[in-house]
Amino acid sequence: MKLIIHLQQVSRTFALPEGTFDVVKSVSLSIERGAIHGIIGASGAGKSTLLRMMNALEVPDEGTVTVSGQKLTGLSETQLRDARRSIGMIFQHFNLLHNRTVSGNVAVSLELAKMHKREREARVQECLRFVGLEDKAKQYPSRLSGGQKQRVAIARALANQPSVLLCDEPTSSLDPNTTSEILEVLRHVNETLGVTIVIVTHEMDVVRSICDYVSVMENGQVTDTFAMERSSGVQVSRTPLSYREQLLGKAGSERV
Ligand SMILES: Nc1ncnc2c1ncn2[C@@H]1O[C@H](COP(=O)(O)OP(=O)(O)OP(=O)(O)O)[C@@H](O)[C@H]1O
Repeated sequence: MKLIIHLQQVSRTFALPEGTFDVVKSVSLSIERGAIHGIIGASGAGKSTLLRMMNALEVPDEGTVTVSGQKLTGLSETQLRDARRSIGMIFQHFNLLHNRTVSGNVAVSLELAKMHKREREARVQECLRFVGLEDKAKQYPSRLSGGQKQRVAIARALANQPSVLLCDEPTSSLDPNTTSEILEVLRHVNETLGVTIVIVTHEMDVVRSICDYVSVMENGQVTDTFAMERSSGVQVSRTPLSYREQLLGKAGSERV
């Protein structure tokens, strides 16, 4: 098994007026290269904080983060900027720049990397074609639907040809049909470009439809990690079940 991301005993504590709060508590987690790996758990479990450690948007107080063989913990700001080029990220609320067109948004990281204009324009077009939005290049984000905005965000994340795509609740603002469309795009990214995807979600259906592996987070700790069996169907529980039981359809549940 080839690992692309390795978190080793990472911890993060936030200082709050009422005292300290341990958001991530000594978590060790490995992500397999080429996989789609979900992180599921209740609100406040620490999922986003853990994900943000994978591109050093959040720096652990303790422990190490290694991505593509490079230890992110301990890098200088310049070295981090370089390392982040191979790690794309998308968010629940898309985080697009509203004063830039769709192609302007996709071009941002290429401009920062000082890519030549002609090459940049070709790359932007290629990324927009990949997500099916070539015809929206000159539009502004405010004219787009939620699903289209998330496609632009995916195109922007792909511009630098990343090896990893981090997704923080990418479908939580979208309706079920649009959610399926975006999950299809993510699957396409994974299968055709070989990009490893880590996806934080609280939606069990997201995990069921695209994840190869899933880790469960509770109170700042990863309490379970397991491989998904594809097409496990919709489950109805009679008694409270663990995430593993609900996702894999073990004892105490029935198919509908
Ligand atoms: N910079 C910060 N300062 C203080 N507290 C923070 C900070 N970032 C996150 N937290 C707190 O840490 C807890 C865990 O946050 P995190 O966003 O990682 O959880 P989550 O599992 O992703 O939950 P959600 O699904 O609600 O985003 C939350 O209670 C949040 O308020």
